[in-house]
Amino acid sequence: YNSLKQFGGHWSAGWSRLWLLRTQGSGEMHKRFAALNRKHGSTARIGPKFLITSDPELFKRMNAVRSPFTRGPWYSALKLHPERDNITSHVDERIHADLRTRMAPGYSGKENLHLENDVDEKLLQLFELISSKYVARPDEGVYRTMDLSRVTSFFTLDVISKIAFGQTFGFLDNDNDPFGYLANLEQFLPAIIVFGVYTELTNILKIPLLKSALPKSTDKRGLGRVMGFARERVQERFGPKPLARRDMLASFIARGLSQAELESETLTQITAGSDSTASALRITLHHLSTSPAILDRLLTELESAIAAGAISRPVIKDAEARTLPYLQACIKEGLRIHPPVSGLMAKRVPDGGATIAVDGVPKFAPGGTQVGWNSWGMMHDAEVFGADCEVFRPERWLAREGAEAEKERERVRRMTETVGLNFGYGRFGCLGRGVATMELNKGVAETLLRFTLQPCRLARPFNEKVIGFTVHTEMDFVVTGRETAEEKARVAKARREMCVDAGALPGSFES
Ligand code: HEM
Repeated sequence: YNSLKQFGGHWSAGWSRLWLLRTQGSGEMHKRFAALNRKHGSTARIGPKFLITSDPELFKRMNAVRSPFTRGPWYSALKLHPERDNITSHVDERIHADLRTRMAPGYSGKENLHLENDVDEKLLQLFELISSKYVARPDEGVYRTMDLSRVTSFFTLDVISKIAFGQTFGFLDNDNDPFGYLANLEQFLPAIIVFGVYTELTNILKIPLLKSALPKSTDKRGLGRVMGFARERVQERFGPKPLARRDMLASFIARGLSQAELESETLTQITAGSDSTASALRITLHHLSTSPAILDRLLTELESAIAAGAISRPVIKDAEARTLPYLQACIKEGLRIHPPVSGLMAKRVPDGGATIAVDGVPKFAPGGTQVGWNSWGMMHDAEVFGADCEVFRPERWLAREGAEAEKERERVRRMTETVGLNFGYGRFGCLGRGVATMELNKGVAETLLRFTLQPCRLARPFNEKVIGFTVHTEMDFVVTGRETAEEKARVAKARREMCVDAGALPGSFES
């Protein structure tokens, strides 16, 4: 209790981890942690020997390349494989750094010649699925709705399997979860939360009976089936007639990852790379399609670029998307308004302790204290993002010219650096950041150019559970094919010609 009593926090957090467990299991940990840091300062206590921070400077300090802070025991909960650790779960700094050096080139895109084409191919397949199965045509009596949370997950899952080992899982082919993966992941995330809080429990997984309950590659469904799929793809690259393809897997093999390491890493790649990106994509699409003025401005930018020949068709190039200021503003705002990753990613204070400034007041945290990350609080900090930080407003990312231009650029630079922390930082930063931004650049622009999305229930547009990642369900939209300028003129003319007088609302003064 005494070791962290100089930090504010929940009254029970000095003695017990129950509040932390309940908060993380509540489905709204993001809001509760944000409220805690708002009330008790930028770094506050969430459990015995456990703090949480929404301070970008402390976050960068802990993750920086030469920082004495290391990964805390929290990370061992991210071991998904029954036997092997993976890049996200290794607590040993040297093993992690070595793996990272060997895996980074595979993620960089330079060694994966098919990457951008693969993303385009899967995006076009997604659009084909939407057009053939989900576009509503009420005037022809075709009423349909589409669960955006499902199709965005199918898209990112197929992208990651395609770019990782050249073969898709087939989520988009089936318009379904062929392995029961998503349902199983939703069951598995709470377990990660429990093991992250009570890290000593990870030892009980060594007991054979419990070990056998963990996902394994021989399972017919769920995470285990995905493991099995990954295992088969890895096996194809070894043996007498190995399959040759220049992709991520080939890059990892070229850097000496063993068959066993690859099996564990490919599973991690799938879990780390699919849900986070899918959640960012659907949340951004949701906010854009429910903000008419913002959508109009974005579509004007995109259509002017098409007219000027600055955007490739049928799918915008990643490099082209990066030059469109309003598209970039919308994507950054989407990542900010709803951070895709809310896991604590707790770092350990070095032996000997560290002084942490809490809103300018220095406080001492003893060695061994874990410091978790409050991504929501960090992305909703009024001091960094402005007084209206709870509002979706991409304009905040556009620096104003004029007398204050220098100050403006500095404001936007600071916000851009902070929103980038969504991907972690320094020696623990996300390796898939380039892949994720490519999917977002293309996915946001091209979806909105082709379709109009209208949420079915504005009062409760979707259900959400924030449990490290975000599980969205019932994100139902009415999708209609978007009209081109010519079609719009044709429809307007047809409407004028129809001239149907349905009469005024009965009961008015006139009647
Ligand atoms: C919007 C999408 C994404 C977000 C917000 C995101 C965020 C993160 C965060 C916060 C971390 C952990 C940082 C830490 O431990 O402190 C991380 C790690 C990682 N991410 Fe992502 N990620 C995204 C997409 C992806 C994709 C698409 C892939 C794969 C293609 C990927 C692969 C990884 C890997 C391999 C790590 C582990 C890096 C390491 O331990 O050194 N991520 N990501």
